Amino acid sequence: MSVEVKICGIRDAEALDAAVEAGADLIGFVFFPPSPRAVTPAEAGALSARHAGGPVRVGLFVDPTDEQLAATLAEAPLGLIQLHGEETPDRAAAIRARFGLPVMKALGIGAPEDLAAVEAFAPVVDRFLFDAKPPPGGPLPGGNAQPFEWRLMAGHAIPRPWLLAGGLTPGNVAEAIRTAQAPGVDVSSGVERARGVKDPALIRAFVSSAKGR
Ligand SMILES: O=C(O)c1ccccc1NCC(=O)[C@H](O)[C@H](O)COP(=O)(O)O
Repeated sequence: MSVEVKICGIRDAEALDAAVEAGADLIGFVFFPPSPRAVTPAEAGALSARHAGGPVRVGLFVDPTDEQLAATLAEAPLGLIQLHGEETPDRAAAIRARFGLPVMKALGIGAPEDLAAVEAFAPVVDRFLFDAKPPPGGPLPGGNAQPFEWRLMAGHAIPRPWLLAGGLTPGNVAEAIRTAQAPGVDVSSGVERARGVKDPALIRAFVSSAKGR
């Protein structure tokens, strides 16, 4: 089966078009204002309208309130909510129930024991995203171009579809997929020409390498 690819932090039409045309399966919009990749709900809604019925639109949130989620969904149709903060299993379950959308929980992995959280979240989320832990005191909980030890994922039976993230690039993604035995991948920094600025050529190269084309 083809590896799923998510291109995260899309902010402009050129990058979105490149991702869709290259065959990305999921597109991420960052709704976290401190991020250089942040978009407003209206901007995400306008971008989304370019490719009706295209890839799954993922809204990335960090410890969102119900008010933020409701206001975002009013302007930007989303197919999946990504939770990239300190959300608990109870909070993930409440968001899933209240907004009626599938939820993907991001977990930072730095050691084998970090995978223990999967058990608590699995009953209440639809997907996982495994990322590097953010640098201590850094401004962003994700999107830091930091890889983690891919071999920590190998051989684990994760009971939900999952994406590998953290420091992936067109040059390393094929090896990362093999080493982690990942069914899907997610990228942000590795397809940027400058922080927060996506590069269509890198997006095409990434999707192509990930999907083994
Ligand atoms: O990308 C951001 O700016 C961001 C901000 C706050 C929370 C999460 C964020 N990104 C999460 C993602 O899904 C990234 O694609 C993932 O962390 C991988 O990023 P990178 O290592 O830059 O490819």
